[in-house]
Amino acid sequence: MSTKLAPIEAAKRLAAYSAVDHHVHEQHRVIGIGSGSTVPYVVERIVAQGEDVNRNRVFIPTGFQSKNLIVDAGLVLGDIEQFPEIDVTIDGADEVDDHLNCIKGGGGCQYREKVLAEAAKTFILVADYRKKSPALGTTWSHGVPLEIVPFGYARCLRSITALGATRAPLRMAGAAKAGPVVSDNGNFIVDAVFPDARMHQPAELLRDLKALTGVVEVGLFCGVAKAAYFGNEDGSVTIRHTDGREEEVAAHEGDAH
Ligand SMILES: O=C(CO)[C@H](O)[C@H](O)COP(=O)(O)O
Repeated sequence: MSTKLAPIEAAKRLAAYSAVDHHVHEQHRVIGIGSGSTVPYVVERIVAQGEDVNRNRVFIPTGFQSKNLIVDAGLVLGDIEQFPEIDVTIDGADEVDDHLNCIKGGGGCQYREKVLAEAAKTFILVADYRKKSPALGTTWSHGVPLEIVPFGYARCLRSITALGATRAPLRMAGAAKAGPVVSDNGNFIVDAVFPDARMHQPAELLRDLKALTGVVEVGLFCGVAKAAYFGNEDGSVTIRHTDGREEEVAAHEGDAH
């Protein structure tokens, strides 16, 4: 029997379980594990597939958090340099639009997340219903997370503003540490807020941001995901496909809800 969770947690678990059931098959040997608070449920469901199947697999993390998840679950840890081709990567998202463009990087891991998304034959998003949106910038108002090189950051912030950002602050660490958040790659994170007109053309905005000196990666993922799984409050899961088609599946008896 599954543990009773708060509604949002239950929705995350539903999405994660359903995505694993649909996309992590026995023959898959190299699996990418994303970051955030939904991904632990992905790992939980993969572990439930059993030791026999998992001992023949290797798991590639998107950062410090997912590395620990893999190790703590007793799964085999691998490195993207050893396994530059991944069968399937499952990751969370901060907002997903009708075409499966998404904002990622709420946890500051967008560079490694994008590497693992692009390395995967199949890249799947998992989230609760709050992340589902018609257009980027609608439900996620914190801006586009960017990873930038510390050297010359003030110059880089000006360039971001010149592209139309209304705000582009460095993400600060808060009470736990004085100063900026530093990514797993030793870089700074910027949360750049753009007007709707720019957010509604995410591929164009991504291209313009990537062209700036100092920008390592942009938390806009366009045309990468194959499907997005959203856990709903009523215990169902909405699966959104690249062509905008949506289907609803009920949670299985005794599953995540
Ligand atoms: O992109 C990410 C981290 O960089 C996360 O996947 C994203 O923030 C979603 O996290 P959560 O599952 O906690 O909502």
